[in-house]
Amino acid sequence: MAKSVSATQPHQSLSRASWRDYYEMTKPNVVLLLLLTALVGMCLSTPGWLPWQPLVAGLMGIGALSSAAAVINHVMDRRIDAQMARTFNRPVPKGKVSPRRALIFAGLLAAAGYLVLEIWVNRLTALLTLASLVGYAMVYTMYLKRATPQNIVIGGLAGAAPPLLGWTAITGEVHPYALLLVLIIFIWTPPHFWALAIHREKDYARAQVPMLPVTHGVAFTKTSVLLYTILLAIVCLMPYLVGMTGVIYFIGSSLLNVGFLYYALKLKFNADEHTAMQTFRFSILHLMVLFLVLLVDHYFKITL
Ligand code: HEM
Ligand SMILES: CC(C)=CCC/C(C)=C/CC/C(C)=C/COP(=O)(O)OP(=O)(O)O
Repeated sequence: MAKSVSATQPHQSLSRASWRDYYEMTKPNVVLLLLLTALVGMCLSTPGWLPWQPLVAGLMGIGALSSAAAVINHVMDRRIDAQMARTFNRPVPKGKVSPRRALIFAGLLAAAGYLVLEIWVNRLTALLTLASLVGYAMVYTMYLKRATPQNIVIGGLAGAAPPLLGWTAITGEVHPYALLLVLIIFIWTPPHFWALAIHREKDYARAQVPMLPVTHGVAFTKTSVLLYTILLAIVCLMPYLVGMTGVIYFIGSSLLNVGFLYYALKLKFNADEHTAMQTFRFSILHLMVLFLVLLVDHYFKITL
C-alpha cells in the first residue's frame, strides 16, 4: 500500500537477515521461468536425449548468474525500491541485508556460476551468460532504467537470452532457431512489463523512474502494449513458418496469442481497475505455456 512507503533512504538496522532474504533477492520466480526457457533451448537444439553434464551444469550456471544479476539489481536499485509500494519491503531497502553483504553474495553466485559454465559446459555459454548479467545488472539497472522510457525494450535482450544460452550449452554454436526464441521473449517483454507499469504508474512517478506511462502517459502505453502484442503474435508464427516447429506449436501458440490480444484490447478499449494486472499475470502464463508447448511439439512433432 502506497501509504506504507515512508522511507526514501534505506534503513540502517542490519539485524534480522535470514536465508529467506537472500533467497528473495535472487528473484526466484523470474529465474525459474528463465531456466524453463533455457531448458527448452537445450531440448530444441538436438533431436535426441540431452547429454546430462551440460544439461545439469548449464542450468546451474545460468541459474546462478541470473540470480547474481537479480541480487545486484536489488543493491543498485535500493534507493528507488525504498520509494515504491511494490518494493520498499525488500531486504536491502529495509536494512535487513547490507549492500556490501548482498554484493558479496552476488559475487559468490556469479563466480560459481561462471566457473561451472566454463569448466563443465563451454566458454561460449559462459561468456554469453556473463554478458547477459552485465546487460541486466549494469546496462539496464544502472543506466537505461534511469535514462530512457525505452529502458526495458533494450534491457529486455538480457532477459531474452536464456534460450540461446541453453542452445549453446548443448551445441557450442549460435543457431538461427535459437535467435528466433530470443526474438519471441524480446518482443514479449514490453507488453509484460508495461502492463505492470500502467498499474504502478504512481510508484514510478514518485521514484522518478522514466517508465513509459510516466513519460508518455497511460493511454500511449496501452497502445504500445497492444502494438507489441500484435507484433508478438506475428513473431510467434515464425517458428512454424520456417519449419522449426509443427502443428501442436501452431495451434498452442495461436490460442495463447488470441488470449494475450484479448487482454491487450481490453486494456486499451474497455479497462477496469484490474485489467492491467490481469494482463501482466497473463503475460507470465503466456510465456510459460508457450515454452511448454514448444517442448511438447519438439518431442511429439506433427507436420502437415
Ligand atoms: C527487462 C525485462 C523485464 C522487466 C523490466 C520485467 C519486469 C518485471 C517486474 C517489475 C516484475 C515485478 C513483479 C512484482 O514484484 O510484483 C516482474 C515479474 C515477473 N517477471 Fe518480468 N521483467 C522482465 C523480463 C522478464 C523475463 C525475461 C522473464 C522470464 C522469462 C520474466 C518473468 C517474470 C516473472 C515469472 C515474474 C513474476 C515474479 C513473481 O511473482 O515473483 N520477466 N517482471
Ligand atoms: C544472466 C541473465 C540471463 C541475466 C538476466 C537476469 C534477470 C533476473 C532478468 C529478469 C529481468 C527483470 C526481472 C527485470 C525487472 O527489473 P526491474 O528493476 O525493472 O524490476 P524491479 O523493480 O521488480 O526490481
